[in-house]
Amino acid sequence: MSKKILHIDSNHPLILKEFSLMGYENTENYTDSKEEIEKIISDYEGIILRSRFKIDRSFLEKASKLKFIGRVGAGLENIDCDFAKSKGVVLISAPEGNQTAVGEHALGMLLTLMNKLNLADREIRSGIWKREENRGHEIEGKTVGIIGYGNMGNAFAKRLQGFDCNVIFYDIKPGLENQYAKQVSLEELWIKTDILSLHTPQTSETLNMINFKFINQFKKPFWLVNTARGKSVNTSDLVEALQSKKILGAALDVLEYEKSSFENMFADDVLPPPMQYLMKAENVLLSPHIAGWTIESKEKLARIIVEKVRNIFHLNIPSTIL
Ligand SMILES: O=C(O)[C@H](O)COP(=O)(O)O
Repeated sequence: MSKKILHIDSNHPLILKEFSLMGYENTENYTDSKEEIEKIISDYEGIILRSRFKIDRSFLEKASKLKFIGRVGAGLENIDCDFAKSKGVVLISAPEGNQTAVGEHALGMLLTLMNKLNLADREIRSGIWKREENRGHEIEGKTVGIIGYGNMGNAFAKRLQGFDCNVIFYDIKPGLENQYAKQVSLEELWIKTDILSLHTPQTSETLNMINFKFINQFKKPFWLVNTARGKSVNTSDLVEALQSKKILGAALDVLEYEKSSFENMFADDVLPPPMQYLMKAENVLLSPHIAGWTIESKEKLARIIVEKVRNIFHLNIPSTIL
């Protein structure tokens, strides 16, 4: 009898092809109804998903045959990982699959922000030709401070080689220093940073991390890049720091309030005031949570999930990473 996998999000087609070559029976169900998925999950050994649904305790209690969860992406905040592990369910994610995309996107946003390219482009299209006002800043000679030095932080630091800047990072885990960046204390990061880039997962420690108190620890005004998680930044405090020029500009791929929170996020009466400010501010660059979403990463993510399932369940090679 073939093993059954339930796919609840659409991914690169190779994922279906490769799993069926391994002898799995694939079911695709991309419904918006979590209840519908909960009703059928007890039939499946594997579930393949992204971040749409919360895989919480009550969901996992219904998943009586579940052996693995394949998260086609990096973040695991939608999954009750501790409970899954206690049930013997193997968690498989693929941060290696979108680290290049995130590293390149963070760098692209930083260069765009520091050189005011988004603003200059908008101006030219409306017939405005400003040169002096659109003088940019260089990365050369600046100190880039990274918080979170996993796959994404590393990918960003690697891409900064060649810019002749100083790259430092803070991470709660010791011993992560490598050829791309120097590990420092938070205090040293606060003193030296000119450009702050966040690469932390969403956890209770990183929730609301960039708030008024934290921002005021920095000794110099700085640019902020966030391609990690929106809820790590307190939007009201960010707005205040932008207004007081403590933060020189912000490039945000992720927002505290993302589209999923609103019927129509472009209507002013729906958005909270700090978000309305960000939407209009000239020194703010926004993208819709696409840092990890390239054509290439879509394929890499799918391939990595398949490889990990093959290693763990078919070749008995223990997985070193989730
Ligand atoms: O965690 C990730 O990999 C990214 O945030 C993208 O996740 P998504 O594809 O589930 O939106």
